Formats: sequence, C-alpha cells, structure tokens
Amino acid sequence: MDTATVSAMLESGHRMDEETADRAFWSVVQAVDKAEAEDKPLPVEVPTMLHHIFEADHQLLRSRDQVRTNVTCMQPALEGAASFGQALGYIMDDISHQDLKLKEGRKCEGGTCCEACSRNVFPTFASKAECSLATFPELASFTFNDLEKTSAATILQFVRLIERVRRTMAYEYGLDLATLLPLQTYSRKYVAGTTQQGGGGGEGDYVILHTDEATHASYHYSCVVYLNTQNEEFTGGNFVFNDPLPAAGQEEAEKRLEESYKNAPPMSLEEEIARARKARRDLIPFHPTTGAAVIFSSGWENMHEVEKLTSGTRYAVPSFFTTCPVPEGAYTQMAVGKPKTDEEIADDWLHLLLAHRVESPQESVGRVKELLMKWHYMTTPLEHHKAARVTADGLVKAEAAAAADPVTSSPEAVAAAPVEVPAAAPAPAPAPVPQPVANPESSQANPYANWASAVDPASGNTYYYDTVTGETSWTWPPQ
Ligand SMILES: O=C(O)CCC(=O)C(=O)O
Ligand SMILES: [Fe+2]
Repeated sequence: MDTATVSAMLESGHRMDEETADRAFWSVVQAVDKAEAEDKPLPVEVPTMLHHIFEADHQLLRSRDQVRTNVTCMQPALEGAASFGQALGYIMDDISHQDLKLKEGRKCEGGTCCEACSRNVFPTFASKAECSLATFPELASFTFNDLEKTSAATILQFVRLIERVRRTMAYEYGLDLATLLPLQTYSRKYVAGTTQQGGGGGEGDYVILHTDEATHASYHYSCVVYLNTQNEEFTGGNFVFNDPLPAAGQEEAEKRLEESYKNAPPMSLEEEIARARKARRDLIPFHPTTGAAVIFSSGWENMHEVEKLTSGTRYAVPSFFTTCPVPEGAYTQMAVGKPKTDEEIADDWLHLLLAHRVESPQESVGRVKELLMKWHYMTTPLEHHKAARVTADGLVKAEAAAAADPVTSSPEAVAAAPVEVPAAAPAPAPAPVPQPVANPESSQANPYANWASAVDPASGNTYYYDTVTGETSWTWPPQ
C-alpha cells in the first residue's frame, strides 16, 4: 500500500481496523526509507496519515479493557517539613518519601492540570508485535538522546506508542490535546543481580519509592508501557503503588508486621527496617505483562516503586507528560522554527527520523529535543490545533475560535509559562551571546519576560538565559 492510496482511503472517511492501521504504519515507514534513499522530501500527506493512524489507535483502545481507580490528589504539606528539600516539595527519589507529610490538592506547577487524579490500568495497550524486540530491536535501549543506530521504523513505532499514551491521557483527564506534551520518554532495562537502582541510562534491578513530579516539577502525567511479562521473561519486579496507611489501619499494620516475621529468613538490619516500613504502608502491586500500560497522575497521590527483580531482564517504557506550554520564544530559538505548513511538518518528520545520520551527534540531539517540544505540531493536523479535544468519537476541533490554545495564546501568557527540559543538566550552562528578544519593561509583571531558550552546542541540551543579564539555567523556571 502506498501513502497516496492510504490517504485517499482515509480522506473518504474509511475507519481503520487494527490490521489496516498497521499496514498504513508500515507504508509510512516505507515512504521514509524511500525519501532517504532518493534524497527527496517526505510526501506531504504523511503527517496527516500518521494522524489518522494515531486516531485509529486511540479509537481501538476505547473498546479494550481498562480499570480506573480515582484517587485524591496530593502534594507535600509545607508546615512541619523535615528538611529544606521537603519544604520545597521537590525531594529527589528518597526513602524519606514514606515520612513526607501530605495535604490534599494538586501542585502541577506551571501547568494546566485537571483536579482529577487517578490510576488507569490497560491490560492490552499495545500489541505483542509492537512490543517485540525482534521486530523493533532498538526498543530495548531506546532514548531520544541517542538515535545514532536507531532505524526510522523503531523511532516511528516509539512515537506511535507515545502518541497513543498522549491521546489516552488527554481523553482520561479531559485535557485539550494541545496542552499535553511528552517531556521525557525512553525504554528502561532492568537486569536481575545488578544490585543497583535503575535510571540515568544505566541498568538496575529496582527503583526506590518515588513520586514522578518530585523528580521533575513539570512532570504532570505519567505512563509505563511494559514490553515483557513477569514470570515469563523475569521474576520479581512488580510495579507497586505505595500509599500511606490511613490512621485507622495502624493496628492492621502492626499485625502485618508480626505476620511478616513468621517463616522469614534471617534479615540484615537494613532489610528489617525496609520490612517494617512496608508493613506500615498500603501496597498495590501491578504485575507487568507484554503490552500492558499504567497511566497515572504524576503527583504525590501516586508514589510508586519497582520491586527488585529476582531473575531475568525486564523492559519498560516510561513516559512523562507536562501541561506546561512551550514559551513562544523557544520556537524562534529552535534551529527550524514552528512549522506553519504541512510541507514543513513533513520536513520536520524527516529531520526527526534521519537527523542522526546526516548531522553531527550534537546537532541531531538538539533537533530531536526540538521535536519533543513540537510534538503537538507533528502529530495533530494544523487545522485541529485550536484546543483539539479527544473524545470517544474521535478528535474534534473546538467550536469557539476564541478557545485558547496555550501553545499559541498571547505572548504574555506564554512568556510566563514555565517549561522544563527533559535532560539532566551535566554542567553549568554556557553564557550565550545576549539577544534582545523581549521588552525589558514587561519584566516587572513577569519575572521571566526577558528569558529565552537556546540549544547548547556542546551537549545538545536546551538551556534558558536572561537576555538582559546573561544569567543562564538548564531548567525552567530558572533556579
Ligand atoms: O519500570 C517501571 O515499572 C516504573 C519506572 C518508573 O517509575 C519511572 O521510570 O519513573
Ligand atoms: Fe516513576
């Protein structure tokens, strides 16, 4: 099937079943390979085709099983905080999460989150073929920071998966699609016996209790898609929501602790402390299976951990979404600005898929980061951009022309809106050549009015700088 045939079919209102969506997907892969081989632009209908595939994926998912558990939104209570980190509410993942005092409500700093927190389990979010390391071998170590050896098929498959997550989240939480962007996503490999915490690109065999929004203030919604199955490819490694036990449950907790000592092997002091802590918490485990996904609000209502693997290798794809809009100024700083036509979107796709082959590694990293920030432009047709909303019947355009699209709303609103870059900051930001991009007088109303973003050529990471003072920061808002 070539792209022209598929797009003619779709434009005539054809609804795709799973098989057609897959065939359409592979015809996009072929179109990319052809464009690369012939050194030609990508056919202009490809972005719209991708949108139809994403849309079909979301519709198909609506008919599959799902278990939603509503939870009360939580955030750290500032009074009585035990440390400076706790007072800020942004403690890194740490065992002290267990003792953190919480209060009701969402933090959602800089974002436009809804006030509904939940946990959603989808047992069949992705097909076995989509999770297959035989079909997509590079999924085992996928990161947007290093696409050097990653095929266009794998990158597209990854985008397809993450866009399915984005549309599902927008639908579940009643958010305008335009307000939700992936800030970070990669595949994570856990190997039994590595006796270290996973993360930071390294392999580990567990993840300590943490809150995603505490790791990065701009993570507002999280998802983990599983690529393999517990008790087939690995043992142990439960994903566990770990909740404080309500006061009334204290007696129960002490009973649990006593029980846990029965028939237990001798323990080290460390193990005993961990056991006592766990007995005093409510643990809700999820057993990973191929293609399953857990979607949840990233706040303190959803503290979680990954229990130690006891054998084998476990693969998961976490993704973290933000509702912080990208400041308008950031687009003008990107190597290729905000796309304005379907041709430009097709060009950007080709850059995303092939940049790492035609550019230096530094340049291609910067380009890929841009594409994370432009995700909405890349995956949603331009005519749907004004406050696109995902419904059970499909993506609809907002009726009211006045409906605000935070990505394109007034300069004041976007300049004030924080955004955080996904990469960890490795070194102090370089001092850029100041470029006057904003009105210095407006800084009284908005402390960040003079800030702009740029890509650090050495690391490829985006950083932010004050165009008047030259002050720099790897994170937004600047610290
Ligand atoms: O692998 C998992 O199940 C969860 C990973 C996780 O919590 C994270 O990456 O933040
Ligand atoms: Fe997490």
